[in-house]
Amino acid sequence: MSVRVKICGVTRPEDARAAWDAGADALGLNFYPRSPRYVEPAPAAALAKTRPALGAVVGVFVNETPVTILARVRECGLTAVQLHGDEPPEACTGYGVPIIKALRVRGEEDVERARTYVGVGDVAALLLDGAAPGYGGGGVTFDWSLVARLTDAGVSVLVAGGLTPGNVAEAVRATRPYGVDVASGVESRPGIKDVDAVRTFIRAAKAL
Ligand SMILES: O=C(O)c1ccccc1N[C@@H]1O[C@H](COP(=O)(O)O)[C@@H](O)[C@H]1O
Repeated sequence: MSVRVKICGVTRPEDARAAWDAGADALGLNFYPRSPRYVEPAPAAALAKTRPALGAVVGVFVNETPVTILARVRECGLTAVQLHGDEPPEACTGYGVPIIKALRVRGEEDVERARTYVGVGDVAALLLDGAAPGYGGGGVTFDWSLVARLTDAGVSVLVAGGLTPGNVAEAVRATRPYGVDVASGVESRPGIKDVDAVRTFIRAAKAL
């Protein structure tokens, strides 16, 4: 099966529809207020309604309260939650949907830390991101050879961080992940997707 692709930080319905049409498996809606890709709940619910029958809509949160996360899951019809902050393993449960736990990778120790989330609560996948300043969306890659350290852990891995139409095929070849995720690498400016780049990214990711 080809790799799954998540297009993250969509803010406009036309970008959402273009991403689905291009073959995206999931869209990410960003609920971190400090992100340039932040969406308010009402427009987020409208974006989520563009979801095709088999598509996933993932809410991205950074150190958010459980009450707020649960509210967004319900009012926006999220099908998964991505915890992209400093959430400990015990925080990875309780939303009634699968959880993607994101970790920023600087070196081996971060991959070892990622292992502490395997099989915990509702964690269904780990997302490995580069370690840009801030919490995410920084366009920074990490050492993809480190992904192999999770091969025996029996967990689905999403590779993210600094992916672009130009390097995603190499990332997939190098890591053989469950999926890839991109925010800044397919934009004309933060929050505004470049539809041609989205199409090229998805084609390149799924070509292998
Ligand atoms: O995109 C953001 O602004 C963002 C903010 C806070 C947490 C996560 C965020 N996005 C996630 O960051 C990674 C990598 O993004 P990029 O492709 O390097 O720009 C991606 O997984 C997004 O889901």
